[in-house]
Amino acid sequence: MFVVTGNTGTGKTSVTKYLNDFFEMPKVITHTTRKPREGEMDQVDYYFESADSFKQNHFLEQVDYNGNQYGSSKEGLERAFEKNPLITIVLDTKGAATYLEALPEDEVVVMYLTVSKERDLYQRLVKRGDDVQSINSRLSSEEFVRDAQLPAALAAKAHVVVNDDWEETKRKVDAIVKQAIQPKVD
Ligand SMILES: Nc1ncnc2c1ncn2[C@@H]1O[C@H](COP(=O)(O)OP(=O)(O)OP(=O)(O)O)[C@@H](O)[C@H]1O
Ligand SMILES: Nc1nc2c(ncn2[C@@H]2O[C@H](COP(=O)(O)O)[C@@H](O)[C@H]2O)c(=O)[nH]1
Repeated sequence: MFVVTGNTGTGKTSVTKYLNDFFEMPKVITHTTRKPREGEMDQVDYYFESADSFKQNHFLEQVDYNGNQYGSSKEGLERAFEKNPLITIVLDTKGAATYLEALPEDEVVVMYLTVSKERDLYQRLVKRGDDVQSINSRLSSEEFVRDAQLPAALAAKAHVVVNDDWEETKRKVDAIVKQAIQPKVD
């Protein structure tokens, strides 16, 4: 499982789409009570839930992020694994730490995305079409402050990918995937 984590706007969803397009890794569709952004589709980007329907799922982990609930369900994981033994999931750093702790060491690869200039994130979120109010709320949230640093729980295992230049990021991701999937020689 390729876990893609990092702060808001650092490019986690973009990297996951790349993993899907070029390595045919299905994304685990997670659940959220957040409202869809323009262009996001139910059951593709997320399972968009009400507060009540969210509770009906069988979660492996769940978090609050900037006032909304998010969670990865057993069913969501199974649907991804039905398509391919190599899968990807986008998580905040708290969720990434949970997966790293729960899964055998050789079954999980963590990529922690970051950018050199934190101020670039604002423009990236504007470019994505987020409204200014939601951007400001996100960038002043406690989750933003938390995810701006590689947490100690991930430090020993995570591949840090500085996503300043998209072409360079793709090369780094290619190298990480190839290293992870190459057969081990005893
Ligand atoms: N290297 C890059 N250079 C410039 N823009 C980028 C780069 N990588 C991604 N972006 C753009 O930045 C925006 C945010 O990217 P993305 O949605 O992948 O981030 P994210 O980490 O998934 O964010 P969130 O946690 O808020 O969902 C998108 O508009 C995306 O196209
Ligand atoms: N721990 C989990 N984190 C999740 C899950 N699904 C998404 N996320 C993370 O939440 C934030 C906000 O996402 P956004 O789509 O509103 O920008 C981001 O860090 C995601 O990676 C989940 O199931 N568990």
